Amino acid sequence: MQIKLIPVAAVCDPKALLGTTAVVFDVLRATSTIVTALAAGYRRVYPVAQASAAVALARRHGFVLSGERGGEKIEGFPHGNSPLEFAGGPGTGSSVLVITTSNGTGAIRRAASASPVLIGSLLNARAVARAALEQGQDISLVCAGTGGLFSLEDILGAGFVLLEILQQLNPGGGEGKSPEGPAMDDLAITACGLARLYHNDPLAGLYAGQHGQRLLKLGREEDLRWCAGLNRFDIAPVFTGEYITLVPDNNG
Ligand SMILES: O=C(O)[C@H](CS(=O)(=O)O)OP(=O)(O)O
Ligand SMILES: [Mg+2]
Repeated sequence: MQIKLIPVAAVCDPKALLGTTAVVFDVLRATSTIVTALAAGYRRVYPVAQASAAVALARRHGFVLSGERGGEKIEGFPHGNSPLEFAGGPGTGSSVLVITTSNGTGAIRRAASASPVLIGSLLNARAVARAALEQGQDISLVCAGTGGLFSLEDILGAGFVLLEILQQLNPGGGEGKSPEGPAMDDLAITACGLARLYHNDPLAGLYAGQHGQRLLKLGREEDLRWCAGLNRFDIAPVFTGEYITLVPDNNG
């Protein structure tokens, strides 16, 4: 098995993902928010790249609308991109969420040439590692990045999933000692090193990056604390090419 890490989804050639299982990371904050919403009871999440398309989709079906640009809620939208807005579940309203964000929602769509496409974060690192291994094929760790650039928190998320993969492949032994261990590219090896560095304090890892610092300045410390909750949820969401869900179906 080969594992490669794609550091910035926006410049990824979709052909590079063919025949692989993709795990997409936008730890701050899109994939953490999507994982939180599904764990809290939302049935589906539609990731939409353009804000106008998100508005149209939500209006047409009465879905819940959320969106962010530049770290702030989009004007006129009822919800932004904070996981804490969705941690309480859908309540009595629609259980379908439409979300558009600066980086993450486009990254998920860009990974659609892989099959399956899983949604990763620190919150579900163990579960998504297990689900990726179950596919029995090469794995692409697709990091959203921020504004077309490498973003530390996404590499950290990929690193935590990699540590789980190594542990699940070789539960009794040291990492990398299994003769059947995966072949990792240099970026994947680097991500493992970063995750080991912050293993006892994932929040410090989120504080370390530029985007984490930016969100702190925007008053989003509680979001960072939430997103640092390693293995809080035992779920592995799947992007069907249209929406993200825990249970793919054909029932509209
Ligand atoms: O909501 C976020 O944290 C970011 C916003 S930005 O990078 O500050 O523009 O969006 P995401 O798509 O979740 O990276
Ligand atoms: Mg991000």
